[in-house]
Amino acid sequence: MTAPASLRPEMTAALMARTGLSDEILDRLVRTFYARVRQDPLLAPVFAARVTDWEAHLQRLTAFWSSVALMTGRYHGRPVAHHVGLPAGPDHFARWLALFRATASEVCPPEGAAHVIAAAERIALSLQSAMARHEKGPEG
Ligand code: HEM
Repeated sequence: MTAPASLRPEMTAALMARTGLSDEILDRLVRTFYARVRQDPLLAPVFAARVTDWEAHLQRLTAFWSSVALMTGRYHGRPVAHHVGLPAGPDHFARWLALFRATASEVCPPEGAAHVIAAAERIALSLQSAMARHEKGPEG
C-alpha cells in the first residue's frame, strides 16, 4: 500500500498503520456514503439544492477525509462556512451520522471505521453549534 502525498509523511504512515486506512479506502467511503445520501429522502434535497458538480464535491470530500483521518493536509477549505444557513437541523444530523456510521463500518477495517466515526461525530457537533449560533445572530 503506497502512502498518499502528505505534508507530514511520518504521521500519515503511522496513522495508516494504526487504522488500516488509505486514500483508496477513503475514496470508496466517500463515494459509497454520498451515493446513499443522494438516495435518502431527508438528506437528498438539501444536497440537490447546493451541489451541482458531484464529481468535484466527491473529490473535495475525499481530500477532506484524507486530511482529517490521515493528516495529509490535502484539504484547504472552510467547512463551517459551507454549512451555516443550510436548512438542516438535529434530524438531518442524526440521519447523516447513522448513514456515515453504517457505511464506514462496511467499507473500512474496524480500527479505521472507529477512527473516522469518532471524527465525524466531533465535527458534526461543532458544525451544529456553529449553525445554531448563526441562526441566533451575533447577540446569540
Ligand atoms: C445534516 C448534515 C449535513 C448536511 C445536510 C450537509 C450538507 C452539505 C452541503 C449541501 C454541502 C455543499 C455546500 C456547498 O458547496 O455550497 C456540504 C459540504 C461539505 N460538507 Fe457537509 N453536510 C452535513 C454534515 C457534514 C459533516 C458532519 C461533515 C464532516 C464530518 C461535513 C463536511 C463537509 C465538507 C468538508 C464539505 C465541503 C466544503 C468545501 O466545499 O470545502 N458535512 N455539506
